[in-house]
Amino acid sequence: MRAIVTGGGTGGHIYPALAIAKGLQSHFSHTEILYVGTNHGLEADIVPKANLSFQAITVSGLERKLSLSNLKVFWQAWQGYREAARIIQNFRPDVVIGTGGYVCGPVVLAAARRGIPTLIHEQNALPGITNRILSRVAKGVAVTFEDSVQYFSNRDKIAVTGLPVRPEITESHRREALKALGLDEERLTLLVFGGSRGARRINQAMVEVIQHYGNQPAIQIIHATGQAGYQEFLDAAKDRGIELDKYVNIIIKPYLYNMQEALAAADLVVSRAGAATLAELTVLGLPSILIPYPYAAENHQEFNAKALADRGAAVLIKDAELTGATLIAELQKIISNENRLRNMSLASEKLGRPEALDDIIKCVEKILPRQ
Ligand SMILES: CC(=O)N[C@H]1[C@@H](OP(=O)(O)OP(=O)(O)OC[C@H]2O[C@@H](n3ccc(=O)[nH]c3=O)[C@H](O)[C@@H]2O)O[C@H](CO)[C@@H](O)[C@@H]1O
Repeated sequence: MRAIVTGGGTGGHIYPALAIAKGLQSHFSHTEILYVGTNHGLEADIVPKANLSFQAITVSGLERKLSLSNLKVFWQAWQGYREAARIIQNFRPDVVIGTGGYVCGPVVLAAARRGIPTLIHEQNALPGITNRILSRVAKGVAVTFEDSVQYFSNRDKIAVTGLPVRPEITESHRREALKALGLDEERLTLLVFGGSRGARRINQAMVEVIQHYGNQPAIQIIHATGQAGYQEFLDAAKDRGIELDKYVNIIIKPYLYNMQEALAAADLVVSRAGAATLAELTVLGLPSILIPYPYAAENHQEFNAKALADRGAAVLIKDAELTGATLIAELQKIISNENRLRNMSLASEKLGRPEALDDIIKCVEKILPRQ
C-alpha cells in the first residue's frame, strides 16, 4: 500500500495526519508513506522527526479581502498544484489522505483529478474552508463531530469517526514517562501548553504560577511555551527575579516533541482548546483547565471547551479573565480536592474516542478499489 498524507500549518492538522499514517502502517502490510506539506509550516519540523518521508510544495493562505498579495497566492496555488501533481505522478499512491490546512488543497485536488481515491478528515465542529471545498471531490469525508455533517453537501460519503490520536499517546505509561522526564512519582504533575504554537496569555500567567509553585514539594510542572514565546517567557521570569534553574520541580521547554511522555506523566493539564489537544486529553481521561483561544475561526475553541466543561471534564477560563492569580486559584481548588480531580478524570474518559483511528482506517478500506 502506498499512501500520501497531507495536512499542515499547525499541529492540529499535522498530528491527526501522523496518527493516520501510523495506523496505515500497522494495518496494511508493506506500507509506504509520503507526507506532503510546506516548508514554512510546523510539519517541516515535526514530520521528519516522526521518521516519515517528507516533501514540500509551494502554497499559502488567501487573505479575506481582495489584494495584490492574493494574486501572488493564486499564482503560488497554481505552482503548488503542479508540484503536487508531479509528486503524485512519481510516487503513484493508492490513496491520498488530507487532514486540513491550505497544503491539502492542491494535493487532494491533483489526486482526485487522476482518479486516485481520496479521503479528508475534519477536526473541528465547524469545518475549515479547504475541507469544505475538497469534500466535493474527495471520495470519503471523515469528521470528528456529528455537528459538522450539516456543512457538507454529499452526506453519503461522510463518516463520524472522532479525531485519531497518535498511537504512542495511548501506549505510554506514567511510571516510565516520569522516569524519562526526570520527574518524581510522588508529586502531582501539571502539564501546561498553549496548542502547537504556544499561547502568550498562558505564558504570561504561568510566570506567576511558576513563582507560586516553584520548589513546593507536592507539585511539579512541565510548561511548553511554544517556539516563538520561549525567550520572552525566560525574560519575563528573569524580570520578576525568578531563577528558574533553582527550581527542581519545573521543566520549561519551547516545544514538547515527546508529548506522549508529558501526557502520560500528567495528572492535570492547562491548555488551549484545539480539537487535537482535546481528543488526546479525553482518550487518556485527563482533567483540564481550558483557556479557549478567542480568535479561532467563529470562536470554535470555546465550543470545543464547553463540550468538556459542561460534562464536568474541564474547567473553562475565558482568555480575557486569565491572570496568574485566577489560574492559581482554579488550580488550588482542583488540586486540593482529590475527589474532584478523580471525577473530572472519569468525565473526561467518557468523552474519549479510542476507536477513532480504527474507524478512519475502515474509511480508507472503503474507498480503495476492490482487489
Ligand atoms: C489558533 C487555532 O486556530 N488553533 C487551531 C489549531 O490548533 P493547534 O494547532 O494548536 O492544535 P491542537 O490544539 O488541536 O493540537 C495541538 C497538537 O500539538 C501537540 N503539541 C503541542 C505542543 C507541544 O509542545 N507539543 C505537541 O506535540 C499536541 O499534543 C496536539 O496534538 O488546530 C486545531 C485543529 O484543527 C483547532 O481546533 C485549533 O483551534
